[in-house]
Amino acid sequence: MLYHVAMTVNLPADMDPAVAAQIKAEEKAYSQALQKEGVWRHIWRVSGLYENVSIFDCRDHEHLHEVLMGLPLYPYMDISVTPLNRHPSSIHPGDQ
Ligand SMILES: O=C(O)C[C@H]1C=CC(=O)O1
Repeated sequence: MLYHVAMTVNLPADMDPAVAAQIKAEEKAYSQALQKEGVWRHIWRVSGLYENVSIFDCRDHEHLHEVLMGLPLYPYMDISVTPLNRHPSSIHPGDQ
């Protein structure tokens, strides 16, 4: 199942920069491992914002929930999820 996920990161302004750097490094490794597995299909930066738009390919809602709850930046994120169906006009057979 495909999901459109928008994530906005709100790190506290007074967070120790070394702690922030560590969490961001953990987040990058977590994200890249999921991209290699094909679970995190796309990630795009929203221009000018500390926000991304992503497409996840998960088995079901529970799987997506586990993936999102495992994000190292999860405690500092606002996340919105939109489940996606294949569009009948799509010419891309992989869009499912
Ligand atoms: O930078 C972000 O958008 C937040 C997060 C998502 C993946 C990653 O590496 O960081």
